[in-house]
Amino acid sequence: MAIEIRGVNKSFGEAPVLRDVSVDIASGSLTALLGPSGGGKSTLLRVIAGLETPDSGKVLISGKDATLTPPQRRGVGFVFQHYAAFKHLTVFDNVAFGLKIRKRPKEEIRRRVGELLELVHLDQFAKRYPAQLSGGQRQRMALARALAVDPEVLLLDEPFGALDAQVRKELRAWLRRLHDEVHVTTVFVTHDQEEAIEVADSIVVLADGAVQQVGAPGDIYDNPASPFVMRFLGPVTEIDGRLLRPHDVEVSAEPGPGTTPAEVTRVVRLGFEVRVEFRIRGAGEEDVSWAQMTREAAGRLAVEAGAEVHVRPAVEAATAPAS
Ligand SMILES: Nc1ncnc2c1ncn2[C@@H]1O[C@H](COP(=O)(O)OP(=O)(O)OP(=O)(O)O)[C@@H](O)[C@H]1O
Repeated sequence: MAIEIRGVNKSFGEAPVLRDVSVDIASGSLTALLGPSGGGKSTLLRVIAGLETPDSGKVLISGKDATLTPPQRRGVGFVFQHYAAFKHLTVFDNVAFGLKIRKRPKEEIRRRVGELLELVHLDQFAKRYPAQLSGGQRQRMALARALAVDPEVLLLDEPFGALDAQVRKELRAWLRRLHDEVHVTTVFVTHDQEEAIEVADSIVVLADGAVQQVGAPGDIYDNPASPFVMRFLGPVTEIDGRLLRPHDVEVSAEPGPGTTPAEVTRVVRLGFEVRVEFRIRGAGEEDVSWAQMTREAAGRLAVEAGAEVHVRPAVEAATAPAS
């Protein structure tokens, strides 16, 4: 189910929270709404769900104007960061809930819930109660419950936000695999750029209530539309007033075309990665830039703190003005 958001504006009181937001979400895609806290991500997701009505603009679902359609008639499944499970119902009955209120036949419910629990790897836990599950298992149950009624669109608001880093990582990979199996159009909110890059087909960067850039993860990372997007998507450093990715900084012992002399201030070895920190000649004490390189490249360069080096952006490097 494709989703089109057309010129949506939304304010709470005087404060504009969404400003002329237009986004196309392709049918069957896995899209991340990425941006800093307060940027309007949850509000946009709630507008898609029908839990908020825009002040102006439209939401089209599958080409039809759904702006005023109530949430229960939009065919959306919703999962929140803190999923409110029914504590007194088993995992099976939690997942079956939506089917039961739709009065589906018992046999169909048994089969469908069985399939879903298998899909989210909870088939062993059907008889447990939510309190007997880990946080990650509870979120998987929430996803199974949202999928039970065959939504055409799945909306996830920081679904793994409350979990610890290791479990988050596992669930990311799992969400990607699940999506590859089920192909339901999915939109998830995250403020974590690594999560968006790793999981999504398409990223919508939202800040200050406005769309900053839309594209495939690699595209946005390599061709950021603004210094803001560049900084938000990954590490940046500065050479001669330009921002660039630290892995796009070339460091050599000898001067060459377009190089700038610099002094190495520190070399940090982080296993496979080595960070070479340097100060451009003539720059202030605090103005330290850095290059990221492999252990092999650092070995060939063989420099330590105090050495003079010559730096320049790699030929293919994406750069943006620093201010
Ligand atoms: N119901 C509401 N009433 C008043 N203000 C609201 C309401 N919902 C959201 N806001 C405000 O709208 C702005 C955007 O909120 P929103 O939750 O959409 O941002 P977000 O990007 O999802 O942020 P976060 O990552 O912190 O959840 C915030 O300043 C928030 O305080």
